[in-house]
Amino acid sequence: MSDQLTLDNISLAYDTPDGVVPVIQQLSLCLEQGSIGCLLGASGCGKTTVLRAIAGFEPLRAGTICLGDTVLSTVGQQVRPEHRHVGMMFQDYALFPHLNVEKNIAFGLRRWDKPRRSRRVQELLALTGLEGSERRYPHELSGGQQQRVALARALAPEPELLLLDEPFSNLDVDTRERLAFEVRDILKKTGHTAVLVTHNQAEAFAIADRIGVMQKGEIVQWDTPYGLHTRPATTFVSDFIKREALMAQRAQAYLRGEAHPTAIAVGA
Ligand SMILES: Nc1ncnc2c1ncn2[C@@H]1O[C@H](COP(=O)(O)OP(=O)(O)OP(=O)(O)O)[C@@H](O)[C@H]1O
Repeated sequence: MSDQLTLDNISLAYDTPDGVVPVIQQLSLCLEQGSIGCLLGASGCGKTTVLRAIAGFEPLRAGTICLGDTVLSTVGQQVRPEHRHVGMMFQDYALFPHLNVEKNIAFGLRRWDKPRRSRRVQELLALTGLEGSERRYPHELSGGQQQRVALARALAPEPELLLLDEPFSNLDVDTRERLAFEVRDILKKTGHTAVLVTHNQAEAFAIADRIGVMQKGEIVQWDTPYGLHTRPATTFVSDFIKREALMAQRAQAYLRGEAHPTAIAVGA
């Protein structure tokens, strides 16, 4: 399969009153067409900055970002965000509160003729299990339903790449895991290539084909979920994976009434 998304030695930095602050140093990754990649790491390691660069909101200080054969970003040159064929989905849903479900989904299709637009909206309602909710408004929906509308809206214009920034973090734990699996199924059905960023390991493992574990602006290992578990490249990766598994076990033990609450904080 061909590589759809390629980040080749990209570096990113922010201009601040104290000078230029480097955030990402020479980061590379390749994602095959139809694959779901995930950047996983602690808060502040630079996940969102990479996602924003792919979307076209952050200029590169070095390197290149390509989608298929198209160069999206290189130093001093950028395809504008609206011309990238990239869809986005965020944790806060970002739905338009004054538009019903149908109109939210159709928002990016204003230039399509009406019959084509209606067909596409019906397809997406079916794909995301939202049939019957066309006339409802965002405030009448659960968090999980709102996130499905956000996914349908992001997929509606048939983007070549979908970017998901902590899309499930506003949901309760059960909904989050269920929706992560559902979103994976939907993306596999449509064949979309996608990049997710999260600090939540369960979410990353539920949805991704490839995971990049990040530490201080670098990907320390870019591998399958199985590879990360069985062949962690560094002690940082193995500790990171083990610590999250331990935390999940402790949280479940606590919920079953078997552990003291302070035990959950250990290893955080
Ligand atoms: N506009 C900005 N100006 C200056 N520094 C910034 C800006 N945006 C982010 N940073 C800094 O860049 C670093 C990486 O931030 P980024 O948001 O990419 O991390 P993250 O891994 O996505 O974190 P989180 O999971 O908390 O969202 C952080 O140290 C952050 O403080």
